[in-house]
This record gives sequence, C-alpha cells and structure tokens, in this order.
Amino acid sequence: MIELDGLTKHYGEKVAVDHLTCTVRPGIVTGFLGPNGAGKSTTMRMMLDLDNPTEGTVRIDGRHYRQLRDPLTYVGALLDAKATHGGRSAYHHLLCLAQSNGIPRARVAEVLDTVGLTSVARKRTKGFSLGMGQRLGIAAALLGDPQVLLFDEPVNGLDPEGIHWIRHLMKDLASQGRTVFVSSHLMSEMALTADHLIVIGQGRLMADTSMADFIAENSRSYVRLRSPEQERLRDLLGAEGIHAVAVGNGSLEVDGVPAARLGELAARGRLVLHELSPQQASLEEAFMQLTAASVEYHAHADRPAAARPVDGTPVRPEGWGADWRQRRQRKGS
Ligand SMILES: Nc1ncnc2c1ncn2[C@@H]1O[C@H](COP(=O)(O)OP(=O)(O)OP(=O)(O)O)[C@@H](O)[C@H]1O
Repeated sequence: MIELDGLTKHYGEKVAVDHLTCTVRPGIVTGFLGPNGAGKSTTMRMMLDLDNPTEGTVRIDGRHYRQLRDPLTYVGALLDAKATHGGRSAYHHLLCLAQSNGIPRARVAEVLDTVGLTSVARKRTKGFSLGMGQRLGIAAALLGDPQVLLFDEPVNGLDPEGIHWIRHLMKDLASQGRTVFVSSHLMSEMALTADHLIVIGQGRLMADTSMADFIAENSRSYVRLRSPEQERLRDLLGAEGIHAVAVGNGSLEVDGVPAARLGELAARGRLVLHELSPQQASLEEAFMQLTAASVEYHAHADRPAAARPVDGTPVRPEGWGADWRQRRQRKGS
C-alpha cells in the first residue's frame, strides 16, 4: 500500500500539496481526482521521490522510495509518456530500464507484447504518436512486475479501443492484489474504472471514499414521475406525506422515496404513469459539486465557479471539504 502522512509541498509562496494524509490500498483501483492545479502530479512525483516534500512522508509498503532496491520491481509509474530518448527504439528504451533494475531481458518482449507494440519495437520513439507513447509508458510501468502502479492520465491520447484496453488492464492488475492509483480528467472513464476515490482541491484532501458513496454524498438522487393526471398524482402522494415538486415538461420530482413505493402508491390510486425513473447524478456532476469552490482556473472569470449551479441544486459553500471530513469522522469511517 501507499501511505501519505501530512504530505506537503511548497513552491515558494505556492502551496501545491497541503498536509495530505491518506492510504492507497491494494486489490482495488483508486482514482485520484482534482481540478487543474490541485496538486495531483506533484503528489505522484513525491511518491516516486522525484520531488522532495516540504513536510510529511510517503511510504510504499512501509518504506521510502529511496530505500527500495531495484525500485521498478516495487513501483511502476506512468507520469510523462514523452519522457523517453527520442533516438532510442521502444525496445532499447525498455532494455535500459530493465538493465538498470536487475530485470531480465526477456521481460522487455513480454511487456511490448502486453501493450501491443511488438510490431514497432525497433522504431525510434520520436516517431511515436501520443497513444503509442502512452502504451510505451505503460509497458515501462509493468516492466518490473511491481505490486504498486501509478498512472497519471493514462488514457491521454488513446483511441476508444486503447481506453477500453487500459480500463481492463487496471482492473486486472487490481484483481491480482496490486495497488493501482490512477489520475484522470475523464470522469466517465474514471466512473467505469475506479472502486475508490481520493479527491483533492488546492492541495487539500476533500474526499477519500468509495465511488458509490462519493456520488451519493455529493449529488442529489431523486425519482422523476410523469402522469397524464399530474395533479391527482401529486395530491395522492401529498396524502401520504410525500412532497412532489412539479418541474417543466409535466414531470414531478420526489426526493428520498424509493421508486418502487411511488409506483405502488400510483397503482393503488389507479393512476397511469408514463414515467417512473430513479435519477442518479454522474461522477462528473458529483465531482463538480464537491470541487466547485476549489477550482483555480475558470473559463468565465466574471462568474465564480462556486456560484455555478450544478444540476439545479445549490452549490456547497467554500470549505465543504472540511465539513465532509468531520461528517465522515462522526460516522466513524
Ligand atoms: N516545479 C514547480 N514550480 C512551481 N510551481 C509548481 C511546480 N510544479 C507544480 N507547481 C504548481 O503547483 C500546483 C499543483 O500543480 P500540479 O501539476 O501538481 O497539479 P495537477 O493537479 O497535477 O494539475 P493538472 O490536473 O492540471 O495536471 C499548480 O499551481 C502548479 O502551478
């Protein structure tokens, strides 16, 4: 596992990472989310000892990265797919890494095959497309067959087939009991891949929770009903103490009551329903709701992100991340 304890990084006046304490566990895919400039890459660099923390520590299986002998056999990482020597072939790039980490030569061909680059193994990497570069970076991460894998934006530049492939690769690696930590801005992809989420904003921890709980806690779920007899339906629900709100297009919305109960009540009242659909917000909506106050870079400078409505519900005030932590602590999780 990876343990962060009070991890902090200052660049001059800028606090890039601010007392981050959390644990990335094995056996699951953990997604790492945050708006642009939140400190994700800085955190990952400190995990790999590429940047020194100003304060705090990172431990991988109880040890600092620099204490690991042949570190690629413990931790594999894709941070920057372009970080290769353009004049070297894919094969020689991986061979150099293998030889400096005590990894057998035969492993190079294996990982090239795993990522689908065997046919271009002898080509210089400067001619590689973004997607080929990502695949080579993933091959390098897998080279030492490590138990811990870090991927910073691994699907960048990959085509749909490549995205599908990396999703299944990450799930497979986690199911083998490895620790898989992945950052991405593609929320739909993250929703399909990650089991657990760590969310940061302006360097601070905002959420450390399962995917399902994150969406449930940061978004509104409700049931939408449509009936040709909307008023009667509303009265019928009202008689049961259920508050139904009329919205445009002739629909009613009900919070906090399961769709099955609403359907049964309508049936008992002999009312026709044209729609009875539970509505759950997406990961993207939940993410925007939680991080609205910590977004540093806005497309509309005259309109603060915190005031931007998400799904019609009021946006939480600044500092909500701190409230979240207190609520989780009260719940004892
Ligand atoms: N070497 C550096 N010198 C000065 N400031 C830096 C340096 N590296 C990062 N920063 C600043 O630290 C903050 C966090 O940057 P970081 O790249 O870690 O964010 P990020 O979450 O990875 O962003 P993105 O999603 O845009 O990649 C930013 O404000 C960035 O400008």
